[in-house]
Amino acid sequence: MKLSAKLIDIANRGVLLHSADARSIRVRDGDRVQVTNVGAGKTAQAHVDTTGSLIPEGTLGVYRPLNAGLALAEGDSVEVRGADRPASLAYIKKKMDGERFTKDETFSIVKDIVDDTLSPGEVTAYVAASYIHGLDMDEVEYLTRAMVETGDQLRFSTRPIVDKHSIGGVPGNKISLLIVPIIAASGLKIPKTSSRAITGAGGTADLMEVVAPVAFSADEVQTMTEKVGGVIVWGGATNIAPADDRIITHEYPLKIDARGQMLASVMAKKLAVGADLVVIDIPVGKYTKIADIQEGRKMAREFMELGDRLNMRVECALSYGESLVGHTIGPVLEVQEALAVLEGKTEPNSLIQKSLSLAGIALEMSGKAAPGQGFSMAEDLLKSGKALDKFKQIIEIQGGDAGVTSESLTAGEHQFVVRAPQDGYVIELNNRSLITIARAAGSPLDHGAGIVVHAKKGSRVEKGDPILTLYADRAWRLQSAIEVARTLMPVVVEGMILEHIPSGRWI
Ligand SMILES: O=P(O)(O)OC[C@H]1O[C@H](OP(=O)(O)O)[C@H](O)[C@@H]1O
Ligand SMILES: O=c1cc[nH]c(=O)[nH]1
Repeated sequence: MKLSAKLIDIANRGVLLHSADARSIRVRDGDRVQVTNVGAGKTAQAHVDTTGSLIPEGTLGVYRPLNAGLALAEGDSVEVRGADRPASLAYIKKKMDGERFTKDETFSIVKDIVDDTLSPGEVTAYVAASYIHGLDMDEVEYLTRAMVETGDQLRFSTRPIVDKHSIGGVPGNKISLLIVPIIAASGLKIPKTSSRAITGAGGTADLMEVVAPVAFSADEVQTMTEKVGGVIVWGGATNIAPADDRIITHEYPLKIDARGQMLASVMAKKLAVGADLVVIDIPVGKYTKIADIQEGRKMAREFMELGDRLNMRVECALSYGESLVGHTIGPVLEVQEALAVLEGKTEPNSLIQKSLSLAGIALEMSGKAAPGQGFSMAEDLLKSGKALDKFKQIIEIQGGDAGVTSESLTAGEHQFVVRAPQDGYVIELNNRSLITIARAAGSPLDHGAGIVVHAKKGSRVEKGDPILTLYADRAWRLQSAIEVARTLMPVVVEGMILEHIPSGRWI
């Protein structure tokens, strides 16, 4: 059917059809159509929304992202017809039934994700099926390679390229803000791409965005790394392993991180930037992604096996994940804490030790530091101020204000202090609940939202001492966070009665 194009400035992949036209070509809401720009001969697939009134019969509403490929002008003639279901849907169904993906099937799904041929619901089905039935190592390798091949890749002329990645899951894990400048200050190259929050309340990309833009093309990432030795950018903006961020977008609301996808997500980003040497941080703890050391070792073996298959040398560090790293959760609060350490502050110990240990492993792997000397070399780079200088260079080259200091950043103006209800020791501090509260407060999108944890697990507190301060940029967000905190009770002080159920009350 020939229709005339009406351009609609909405960032939704798809088209809008009048219901009468939809009936004529036998499509319903959510079906696919093939759209051809008759004049330019360009074709694309799109999902259909129908309307009885928003556009007249005889017109096709074309949303902005679809038109990037079709290059239509207002009123241009378009040919529209019902399109077949992509083959990827049958492969996703196979995984739902517990079967394995082949290499070609994986590539087809990843390509359809990148091309937006799959609808958000279909990508969620893919993520959920992989989460429930898992991926074996061959499937993980196919996925990793497909993610890399459907995006841009960096090619540096000098080696080695070093990289670091955390599987996340522990709140407050701002270590990349220290590790990247330390590694770059040693003279090595570290083109660090990060995700935004996946299961947490602030991923490294969300944090870095507080001090500098994080959206760059692959070419820009390469040029900036060549100039200053390192960057901290958002993988989702780069077209480096572009499927990764689209998959993560569907994991975020469910707070899941499907194991096989996690391995592929991390290693695709490393392979695509041309990393030779990779350090992986695997936080282990009751409320993290990895509950115990055995599981952590298994995960480390999987990363190392995948590294072998992809020709990258991988070393893993199982890190303490029972408690948050440092004392802060949420973009501004975390950047403040990391910057303060770069500026010379000598605590929090958990943040400094963890960052220096991981940086030390990378320095030893590269041969910059002699075996056993990595930690102290990293410490020298931090204490001498060279890491701070490097961080400022990274901020500047990414277009941020290099004059930023820990003092110049301000967290959310709305605050609420949670105090100890009695004397005692903090015997429970639930990571997952802290993340839920920080998200309720608006983190990571509201940069000023988050939590400062004054008393970590094991601390002695007296009645009335502050245990947590909740921060929010908006008053209603603070109220939500307070309500969530009341329900979840993320902190338990020894001897606290969690709830009194009086006699006669039905439970
Ligand atoms: O939200 P959760 O699941 O905790 O973790 C996600 C974070 O972990 C990784 O950190 P990095 O890039 O190694 O610093 C990811 O890139 C992301 O920033
Ligand atoms: O980058 C990351 C980190 C953790 N999990 C993922 O899926 N990707």
